[in-house]
Amino acid sequence: MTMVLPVVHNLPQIKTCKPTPINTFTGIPVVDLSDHTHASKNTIVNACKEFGFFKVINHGISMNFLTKLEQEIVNFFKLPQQEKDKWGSPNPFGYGNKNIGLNGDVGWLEYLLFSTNPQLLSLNSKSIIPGGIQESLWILVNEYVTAVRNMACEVLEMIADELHLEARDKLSKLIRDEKSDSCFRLNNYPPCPDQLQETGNGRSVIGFGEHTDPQIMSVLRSNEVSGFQICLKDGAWVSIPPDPTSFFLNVGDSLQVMTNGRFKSVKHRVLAADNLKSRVSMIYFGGPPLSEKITPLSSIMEEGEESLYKEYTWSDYKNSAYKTKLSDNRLENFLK
Ligand SMILES: C=C1C[C@]23C[C@@]1(O)CC[C@H]2[C@@]12CC[C@H](O)[C@@](C)(C(=O)O1)[C@H]2[C@@H]3C(=O)O
Ligand SMILES: O=C(O)CCC(=O)C(=O)O
Ligand SMILES: [Fe+2]
Repeated sequence: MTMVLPVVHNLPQIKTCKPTPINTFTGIPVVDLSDHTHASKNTIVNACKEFGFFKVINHGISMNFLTKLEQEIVNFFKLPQQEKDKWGSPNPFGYGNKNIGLNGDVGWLEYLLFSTNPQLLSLNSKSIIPGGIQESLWILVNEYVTAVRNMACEVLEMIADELHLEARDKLSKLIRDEKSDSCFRLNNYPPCPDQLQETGNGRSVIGFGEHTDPQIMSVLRSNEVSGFQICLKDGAWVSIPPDPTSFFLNVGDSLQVMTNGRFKSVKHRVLAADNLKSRVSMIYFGGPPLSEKITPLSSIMEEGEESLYKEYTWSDYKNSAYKTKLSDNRLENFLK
């Protein structure tokens, strides 16, 4: 007789040396966005080189608005399964449950993945008309995407100043472009039964497996439930304490290439919630137009310095990236 195991046993797990507390990292650079001094721009650039990751405070997005949006998201994920399934399976946009992408990755989460450009937010053909998903959620998501896109642009302009690029909007214009190929993701990580019953077997269930983000810059916001980790330069995985009042920004593969490897596209992952509450996160991924050539910025190249990467467009990269598994090194195919 074959025994049917609960679905969680089929999910990837990693060794975490539990029950020893997970390595919490308190050294993440913090950028005050109300401060546009040279020092602040320098903090961003150094953070992009050292970690590919930093925290943003004083960003001007009201906590009241964030709480309202989070409540709408929680309400969406509380809908009966058959209601949510109406927006799946993601291809790549729509509602997904445990399956991530199309190449066999799984995690302990459910999510909604949207395509976004400055004009249009869409989930899939069924919901291009606002009202396709609950209208209240739709309206708030649109407002949120506009706000975080502006935040990402502001940061990219501070980077351009600090790197002395020929134009302040050299990077930001790529994600402001009406053809910008950006996306937005709402993730819900319910409490994981195995994590809650953890008896010290030294393993954690994976919520979202390790990966780098393909785009230019990602902006993450979550509730107070932990689980998010980044990989430091020495290969150590560290936990980032959640902060619902702040945003976490990370460098994506495209910005790594545009800086010829100076900025690091940070490897990150999420461990399933070992909490009675779900982790709820939202991530905006700012990407360039499909036809954009992704190549090192000529003004930062030293004399005689050669590109580490082959010439390619964002469309070439995407075609290749969407055939890969989460943990694959997607830039490998484009190394010279
Ligand atoms: C396994 C995959 C999921 C992903 C597409 C891919 O084939 C490889 C990149 C993955 C990723 C990671 C960051 C973002 O969450 C995402 C939306 C993206 O742009 O690249 C996901 C893709 C996805 O979930 O479809
Ligand atoms: O949900 C999170 O906290 C992070 C998820 C993530 O890295 C992603 O969706 O690319
Ligand atoms: Fe990510």
